[in-house]
Amino acid sequence: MTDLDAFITGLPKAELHLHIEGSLEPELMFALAERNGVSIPFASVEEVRAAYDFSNLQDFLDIYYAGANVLLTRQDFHDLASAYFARAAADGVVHAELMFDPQTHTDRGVPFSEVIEGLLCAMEAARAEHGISSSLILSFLRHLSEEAAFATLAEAEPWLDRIEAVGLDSSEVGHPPEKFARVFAAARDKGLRITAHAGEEGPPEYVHQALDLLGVHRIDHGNRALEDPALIERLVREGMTLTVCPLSNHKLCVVDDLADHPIDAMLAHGLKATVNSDDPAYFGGYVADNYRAIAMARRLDRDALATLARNSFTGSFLPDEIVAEHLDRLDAYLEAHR
Ligand SMILES: Nc1ncnc2[nH]cnc12
Ligand SMILES: [Zn+2]
Repeated sequence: MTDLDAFITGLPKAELHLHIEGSLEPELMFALAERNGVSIPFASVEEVRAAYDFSNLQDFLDIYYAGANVLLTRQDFHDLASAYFARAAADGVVHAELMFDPQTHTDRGVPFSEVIEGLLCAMEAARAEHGISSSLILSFLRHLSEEAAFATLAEAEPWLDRIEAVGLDSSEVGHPPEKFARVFAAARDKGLRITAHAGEEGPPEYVHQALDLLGVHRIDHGNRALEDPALIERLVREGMTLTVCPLSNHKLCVVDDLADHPIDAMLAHGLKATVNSDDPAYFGGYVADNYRAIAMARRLDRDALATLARNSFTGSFLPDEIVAEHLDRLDAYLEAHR
């Protein structure tokens, strides 16, 4: 391991953009398929990995939803999240905000309770075993209707004290934030925090809508905001965190080459960019792999990496006093690794 590898691995960090369904490794997909008697359209783990060659977001989503079919019981969701937390702990993650897509499961007849209880159980264990704190972001699938999103919010009612935020994901283009303005208003009224994927494939207008119509506290991805100077200025002025996902951006052709990734341009503008893994099992790496890949591709120095880690805490949904404790520990780490 190089010095930079070790520095990145040990750097205390929060992960703010992680779809728990996207952490389903092919080995676990096969094990769950067998445990649950579900057939999957692949003969081997190698064949699954070979299928992970995407030209755009939809290409990926088709495989991601197919993979999620093996998840049926609370034990499955628990095992999925436990595997993620073990990887995250090894990558220096001390806090994780997990997105989950209930509709991917409830539409197949899996009860909401199985999904969330399995995740909550793994989250509790992660605190005890790895010292990782975590929270849940219920993400609505934007290719489905407003009515379906409202029904999902209603289903979540008994667990609202254990859900931190709502999000918006899936096929972006053609499903603008405005489609969900009323659902997000209802979620805000229930005291939930708000985030949304915007500007991954969709135009800057979708980022404007996420700010104006959804009242987001942060933006997931946000790459295409860079096409709109007034929007950049606004995001900087409002201190809006962007949860950027370098390996995802490369795999989904949001950038042609990681060497062209705008992460350092974002920081130079004063945007509060963070680095995250999105769907690590599908995009070839967990959060430290994302830091390493982008550090190499854009020649980021330790100060830039420290800024990205700092932004991960300030952009989290943690209470201010806990954020301050994380920042103190980060500063102590940086002091010890000059
Ligand atoms: N990168 C992504 N964009 C939109 N929806 C997603 N669901 C899982 N990963 C996603
Ligand atoms: Zn995402």
